[in-house]
Amino acid sequence: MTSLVCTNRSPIGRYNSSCRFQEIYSMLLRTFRSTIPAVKRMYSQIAAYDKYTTLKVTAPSEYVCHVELNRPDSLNSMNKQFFTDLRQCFEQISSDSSIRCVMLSGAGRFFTSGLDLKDAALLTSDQPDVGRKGLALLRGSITPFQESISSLEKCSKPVVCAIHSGCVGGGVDLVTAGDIRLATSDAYFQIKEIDIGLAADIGTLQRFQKVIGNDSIFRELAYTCRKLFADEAFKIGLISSIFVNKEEMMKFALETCTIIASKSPIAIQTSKKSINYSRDHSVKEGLEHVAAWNMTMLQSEDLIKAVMAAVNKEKPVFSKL
Ligand SMILES: CCC/C=C/C=C/C(=O)SCCNC(=O)CCNC(=O)[C@H](O)C(C)(C)COP(=O)(O)OP(=O)(O)OC[C@H]1O[C@@H](n2cnc3c(N)ncnc32)[C@H](O)[C@@H]1OP(=O)(O)O
Repeated sequence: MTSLVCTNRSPIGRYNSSCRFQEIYSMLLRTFRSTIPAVKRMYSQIAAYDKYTTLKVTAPSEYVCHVELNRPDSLNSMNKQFFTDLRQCFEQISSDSSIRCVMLSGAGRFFTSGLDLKDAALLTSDQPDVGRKGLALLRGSITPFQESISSLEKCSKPVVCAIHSGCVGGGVDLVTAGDIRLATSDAYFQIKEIDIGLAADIGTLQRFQKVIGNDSIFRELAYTCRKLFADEAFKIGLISSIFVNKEEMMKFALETCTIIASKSPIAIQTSKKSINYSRDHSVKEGLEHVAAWNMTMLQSEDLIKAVMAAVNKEKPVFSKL
């Protein structure tokens, strides 16, 4: 049996190579043993997200989850399954205590080409009567698709959208329901619904104008369906940063998510709730809302930990939420 105790020192006091090997081996073993529970934890939890066939969900760092739109062959177009997956996935993330921030991106050469124009099940109904047809559409597509997109906004964790190449139609609905938008310099956004003969009905017409705060540009983009390129998207406030390529953008997105994930989950989640509420209410109502929340949240251990860490110039560690 090989002894792990090294006794064969050379005459000049240095370990010989087999001894060095044993030391390195033991060190690696120790590191591996201490890391493996964290890694196992991270990946076993993410395995619960394997069921989503149109999304790929991974854990790039502690408390950060990466959701990738994953139908690259059709440029991540949105079929019925996608809308179901998206909603269930974000509802799961919202109550998953191992996740504090979400990074959203698209696999392949395009972020998303919007509604799947080849999915016949999307906007059709076999009902003969117009009233029944209408209600079937409402119940089977419009309402569930609205709820699917809104699941990003309702998700208790911030969602950082990293957009490359093109973001068309339903893609604009999707990213305007997120918290932060980043884009590559070649990216464009297109409110394309009118071009396919419909009024956008799953979020763009409600959120876009609130994001950019410029009603005239918003209406121009919606009525003309013209492409809005990254530089202009930055100028009008749709995105907060532009990157030379996807790799750089993903690096920044992960850094941003990691910073968010290191902060008090109580403070982050209450802030998201308050920001969303305040967007749709008066200042007075917003203040009342956050006051009601903070009556409880100010009593959290997170506040004491964060204050103590700031005073002692240490990094606070917050328990799961
Ligand atoms: C209640 C409903 C609420 C939702 C409403 C949402 C509405 C919308 O999203 S409106 C916008 C709909 N989308 C479009 O109009 C875009 C259609 N696609 C394109 O114009 C082009 O594909 C695009 C400019 C995005 C990219 O062109 P490119 O030449 O670079 O690629 P393609 O060869 O066209 O595409 C590659 C393969 O992907 C398929 N594909 C692309 N987009 C869609 C789509 N939206 N739906 C289904 N399939 C799509 C395309 O057919 C190619 O497939 P294949 O020929 O099999 O290789």
